Amino acid sequence: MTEVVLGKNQYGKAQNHVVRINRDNDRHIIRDLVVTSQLRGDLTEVHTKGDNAHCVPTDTQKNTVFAFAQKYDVKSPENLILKLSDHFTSEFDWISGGRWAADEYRWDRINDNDHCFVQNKQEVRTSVLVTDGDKKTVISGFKDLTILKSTESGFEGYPKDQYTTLKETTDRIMSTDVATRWRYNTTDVDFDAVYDSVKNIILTKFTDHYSRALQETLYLMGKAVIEAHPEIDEIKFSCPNKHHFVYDLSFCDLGNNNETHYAADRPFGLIEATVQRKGAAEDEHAWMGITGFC
Ligand SMILES: O=c1[nH]c(=O)c2[nH]c(=O)[nH]c2[nH]1
Repeated sequence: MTEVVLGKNQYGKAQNHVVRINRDNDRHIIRDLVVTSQLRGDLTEVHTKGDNAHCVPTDTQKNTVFAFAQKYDVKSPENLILKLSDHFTSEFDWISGGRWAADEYRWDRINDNDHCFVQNKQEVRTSVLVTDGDKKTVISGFKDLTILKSTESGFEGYPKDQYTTLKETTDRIMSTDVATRWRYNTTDVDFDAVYDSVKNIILTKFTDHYSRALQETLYLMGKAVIEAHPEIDEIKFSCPNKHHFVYDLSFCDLGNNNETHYAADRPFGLIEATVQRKGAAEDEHAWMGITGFC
């Protein structure tokens, strides 16, 4: 007789798109979030017996997301998901934890107008909270921050074999779409302020050195973040190396001194790395559910 048991599980409503306008003053504030709520706990009989007594509907989870955005405002994505976690784990005894994620789409004011905005395509802010009993782990980050340096980047000294055609260079374009996530070791954080600081450190680091490889630049970015922020133990990056090839224009007798490039969309290098505070505890459980490297 084959025995079967239920393994790890979680469930909820994905991608609730909440646009919250704070109208406390004439100068409105917009926060635009896509929030996923998933519950974990004693849910065995929901799966194995068709007994829904413990099955807080995904519809209720959706309503709670919108209700909390209204009730508590959106101080930061992390504050909202921390509130959701506290609510579900205290309201329902059999819910011992869960996973909540909020991606934030950013808006800029049009001409400093009080209530008209243009979507800022710079980056999408991400946040994930994993609750396990009393332990709460917040992982924040962003994706799709496209940056480029038109010099101060090279690639040399790599091994060569019969398949190597790449020429060494000390002057090339380096460009990437930064995706990064960092793990906090506390929830006692001014999340908006740290977010702005981490983004600023990453951007500033990108500008301040000659890059010998994208790997070196990612490591320097991560190191600077960990050094500046004791509340962060770990940061991960997943960054495409978006190749820009100097276009050979000799066919029409034109020179090209690293000026005109062909920007290839694929294939691209994919450089991924974690930078950690030495000696800090790892937390594999918190990273579970994040698709891809980060
Ligand atoms: O910054 C780089 N890292 C690499 O690993 C690599 N490989 C490659 O072909 N070009 C580059 N550039």
